[in-house]
Amino acid sequence: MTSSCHTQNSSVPCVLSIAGTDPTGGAGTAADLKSITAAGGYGMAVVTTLVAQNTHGVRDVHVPPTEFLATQLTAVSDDVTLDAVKTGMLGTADIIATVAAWLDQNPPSILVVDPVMIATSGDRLLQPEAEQAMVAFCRRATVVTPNIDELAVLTGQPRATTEDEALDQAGRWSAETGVAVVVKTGHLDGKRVTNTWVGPDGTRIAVPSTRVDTTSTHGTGCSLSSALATRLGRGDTPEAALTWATGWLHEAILHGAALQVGSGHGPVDHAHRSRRLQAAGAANPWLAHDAVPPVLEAPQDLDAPRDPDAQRGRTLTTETPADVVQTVPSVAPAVTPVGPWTAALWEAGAETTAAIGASDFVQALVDGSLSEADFTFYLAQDALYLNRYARALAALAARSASTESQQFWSQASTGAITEEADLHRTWMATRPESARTTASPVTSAYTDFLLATTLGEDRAVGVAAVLPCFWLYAQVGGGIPDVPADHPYAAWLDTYRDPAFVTAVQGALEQVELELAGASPSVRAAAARAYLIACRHELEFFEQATRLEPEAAAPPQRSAEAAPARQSAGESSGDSADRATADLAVAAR
Ligand SMILES: Nc1ncnc2c1ncn2[C@@H]1O[C@H](COP(=O)(O)OP(=O)(O)O)[C@@H](O)[C@H]1O
Ligand SMILES: Cc1ncc(COP(=O)(O)OP(=O)(O)O)c(N)n1
Repeated sequence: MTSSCHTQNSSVPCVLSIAGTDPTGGAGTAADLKSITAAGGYGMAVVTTLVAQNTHGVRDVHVPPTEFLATQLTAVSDDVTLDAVKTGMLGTADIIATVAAWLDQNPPSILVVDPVMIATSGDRLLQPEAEQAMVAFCRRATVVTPNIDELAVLTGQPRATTEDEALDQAGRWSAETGVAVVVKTGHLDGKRVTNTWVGPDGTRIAVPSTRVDTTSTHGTGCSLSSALATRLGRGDTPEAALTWATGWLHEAILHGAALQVGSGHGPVDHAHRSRRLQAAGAANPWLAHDAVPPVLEAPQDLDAPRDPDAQRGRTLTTETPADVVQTVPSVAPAVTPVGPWTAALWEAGAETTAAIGASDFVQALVDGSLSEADFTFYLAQDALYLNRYARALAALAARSASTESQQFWSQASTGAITEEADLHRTWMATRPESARTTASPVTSAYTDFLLATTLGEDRAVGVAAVLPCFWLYAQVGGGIPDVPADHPYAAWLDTYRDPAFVTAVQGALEQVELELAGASPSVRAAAARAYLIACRHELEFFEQATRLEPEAAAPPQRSAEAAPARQSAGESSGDSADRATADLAVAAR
């Protein structure tokens, strides 16, 4: 009698990894458990082989008796209902036969097979005489995740040298076996790495990502297949599951080197996403109460050395991931300050400005690898933001002390609404669902802050609060030397590099310089605080698309009775896997 390993209706799928070990934690069961956890599952592991390895390669492999493997497997299945199973290193024909026999008795609704054969280090992880047993084993899967070399063995074809060749090989094999294939181009050259779900009916779902120039790729295949199994086990469609797994792994690879684990091919940072989200959810105030002195008599007071606590208060909160804080160099302004007060503001906000430039979102926007879905979300929020920003600028126009200031803020307000209309006319018009979006918590917090400040605080405070939107966008736009014509977001980037926009930024800087020069010392301090808070709102605004969770999938369907019912008398596990594949193929369409 099996029972669920979690509460009823929980959307936490129970996922079993059947794989070898890596004592340095980058590959095998260790990587699988970290990936399953990161993907939102409850991870379990049955060990096939004990591998003495590190980031330089494999030293030795110990294979425990297969009787013990069988005992481990039944210990799990006698007690726990599984939502997905992932297999990794199986090592020998005997192990493959033992796992296959267990699967016959306990067919899972999702079986992801990573046909591990040879590690990137060149070490063999599957005995040569077991290759054909692995090829046959793959036919049981819902989906297999071979690298380019493993795909060649699987299909009996020469190693593919292009993505198209690999897709053709996978397509033919999938049509013949009824098993889906994820074609991974990590082992090919090219600026992009694409994972493509190839279904038996010819379905192709391509999920591209930018190739990261790093040696921290140990265990990427294990991690991708475990995350995929978890998202499928959770009820995601193949497209949603592969998109999530690819995006999450990309972030993990990007930040793997910062872990500094080992001196060879290091592991990926499986937990980077969860640490980033944890930092984003921290309730710490963004500024310490003494980050800005209570009065600013002169511009240098803003930059004067303060006690260490106050200095800490100006960092991006102590919970910000260490590698974000440590790798931000101070940046030269793309639009130079127009006087001592704006120069002091730039210095005071330098850390946040640098963090914006270094953020994964802005980097992906600038290099063009940002997914269309994330850009569309960002743009829809930007349109909502601009509508309210225009009102804040109009409030400043209404409160202006001179005709020149009134003209400047009125024109800026009109410009913001025109920009919003342009966004709707172009990108969003072809994506009607984005026009139905409402303001996110981040967008609302920012615009509420701007409206409250421009309407309710001293005018100088309001003027300082609206400055980052001008200045920091010019910074992002001006940070790119050239935008190639085929860049997917060229139109957006060009807007913020446009000389007319740079002139508007200079106008805003002049207004801030004027207001701060004429304000009282305590109002100047409040203005500096407002500027720094608005800089932080800008960072949050950019980053918010990287915190989007796809819509929750249906909780996995399972019950104590469900497991045996999956294999009725006489039904082969192959049939069961075919049905699961067919279900997935339907979901993919
Ligand atoms: N340098 C890289 N940059 C970005 N993504 C990568 C990189 N290397 C691997 N990946 C990701 O890891 C996945 C698995 O890597 P790959 O090297 O193709 O397989 P394996 O680890 O099984 O040999 C790829 O499909 C891709 O999503
Ligand atoms: C125990 C164990 N299983 C699998 C691998 C290979 O890992 P993989 O994810 O295919 O990535 P590389 O390390 O080969 O890049 C392993 N090393 N150990």
